[in-house]
Amino acid sequence: MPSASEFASLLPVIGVNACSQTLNHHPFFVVGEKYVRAASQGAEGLPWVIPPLGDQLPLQPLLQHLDGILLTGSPSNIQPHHYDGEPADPNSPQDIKRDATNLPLIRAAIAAGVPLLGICRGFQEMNVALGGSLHQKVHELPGYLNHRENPDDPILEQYGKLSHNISIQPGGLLQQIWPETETRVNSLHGQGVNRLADGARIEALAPDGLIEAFSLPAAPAFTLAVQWHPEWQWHPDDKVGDFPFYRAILKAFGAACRQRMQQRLNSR
Ligand SMILES: N[C@@H](CCC(=O)NCCCC(=O)O)C(=O)O
Repeated sequence: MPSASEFASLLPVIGVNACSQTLNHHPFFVVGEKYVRAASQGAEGLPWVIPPLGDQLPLQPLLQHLDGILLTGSPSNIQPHHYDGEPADPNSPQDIKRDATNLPLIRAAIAAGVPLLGICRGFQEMNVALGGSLHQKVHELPGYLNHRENPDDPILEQYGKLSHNISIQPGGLLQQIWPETETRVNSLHGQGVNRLADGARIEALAPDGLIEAFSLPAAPAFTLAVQWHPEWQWHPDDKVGDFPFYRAILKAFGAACRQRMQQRLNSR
């Protein structure tokens, strides 16, 4: 078993899932740099990119090496058949390989006690993986805000804008991380939670009542899903923005990953 000083020199291994894309007619696996940096520098872990290999990905051997998983955002949408949804808009971007990988990965990770932080599409995947459902076009629903980014805005504005308030629900994990009753977040999503998965606890709500964050209190490890993008400009030295709320989320996730690492190494 490593000594305390040896632990201090170790880094928790944090999985960051990739998406599948076709580039120059060839299939690729791709992952956004900001997610890898959020895992590496924000959560202070050793990033491990998880390829969307579907049922070819050996989940249990993988989970034995992981101390946490950061589930990334993506412009693609989860196929509605995974949650009894209406057929998708044929123009809606999909990632079948990612769906086939992440949904079983989420269930296996929770059962194995691997901490999870789901971001945007990752948030939606956690809800669907556990039996929840999604609104496919929130902006078309009466009474709901348009939660999408303005594609005409520059990227720094799309992600740097604090688009709407969230009310942080009292007594939950998110309020432990950020002891406030409300704050503001960026918003870059067209889909959202319709039916929340059984056993999930609402952690934050948008002004229109849309669920913006949830946790799984009964899960053996830290499990937080957020609809916004805390991987954006969380770093205090970022020249353009500095979002301490986002930083607090990444640090809390990182602490849970380090705790898992200690448990994993102690059990060897
Ligand atoms: N497609 C879903 C999820 C939206 C999402 O994850 N946006 C971020 C995409 C780019 C990035 O990774 O930052 C929806 O529209 O709700």
